[in-house]
Amino acid sequence: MPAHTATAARAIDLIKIYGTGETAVHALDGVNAEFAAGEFTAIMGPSGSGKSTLMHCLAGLDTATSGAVVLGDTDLTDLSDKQMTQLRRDRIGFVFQAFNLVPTLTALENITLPVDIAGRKVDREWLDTVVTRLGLGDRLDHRPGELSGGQQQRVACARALAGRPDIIFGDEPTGNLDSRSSGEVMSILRAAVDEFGQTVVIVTHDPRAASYADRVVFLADGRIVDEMRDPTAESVLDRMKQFDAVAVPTAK
Ligand SMILES: Nc1ncnc2c1ncn2[C@@H]1O[C@H](COP(=O)(O)OP(=O)(O)OP(=O)(O)O)[C@@H](O)[C@H]1O
Repeated sequence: MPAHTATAARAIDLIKIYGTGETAVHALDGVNAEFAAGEFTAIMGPSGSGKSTLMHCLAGLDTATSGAVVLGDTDLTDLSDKQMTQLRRDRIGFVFQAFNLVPTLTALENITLPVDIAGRKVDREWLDTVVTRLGLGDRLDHRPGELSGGQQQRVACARALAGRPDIIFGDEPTGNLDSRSSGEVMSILRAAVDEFGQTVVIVTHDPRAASYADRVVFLADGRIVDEMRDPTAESVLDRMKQFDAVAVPTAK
């Protein structure tokens, strides 16, 4: 069995402040976190707790005010804009809430687009494996508008997997889906970890979605306040209720 000790991504003393002076918002207030390779992590927390900010910093879509993000052995702080673009293209896969597929391209063209843009050759065997595993074989000629939301998100998962990235980030990947399609998409991300050895980190509000992860990291007010291994929907929901209970007395 492969060792799960390698770290795919690391946040070190990460601080992100939006704005200045009186109106400054401390979106991340000193986050330290490690995401092990070959593991599936869900980031949860109340609205405004900094989940998206953390994910965007980890994925090189945003830069922190201070602290560092290290992907594998690469410190993102050291990279130029051009190197950052390359890193995102070559080493990171994304699955967004709004699918973000190109409407004029077929499912297959969408899936291979990042690899095509990178000027790399599509690994047909790997592509067949992914497409078959995701049940998209008979949908490859369809445009996104001809697919259901769940099918579109499966195409987005295939696109994220096609380039065999070091890490896949999902920002509310089930946020626009009904519970059945959510289950399908989460099963796919789970399989990406179990069968393909992928590393997956998602942000989610949904305890059922989080229950597919190996680990849940809880954020509140820009800090990591708790984490849970082998979560169930019930245990995650319980933990979230505790946060709400703590938050209520301080709310004005
Ligand atoms: N571009 C921005 N400019 C100013 N403040 C911002 C900006 N982006 C986020 N914030 C603030 O930073 C804090 C954290 O936001 P973030 O979107 O990371 O939270 P979140 O946990 O993902 O929230 P949600 O669950 O509602 O998506 C919030 O107070 C938010 O208002």
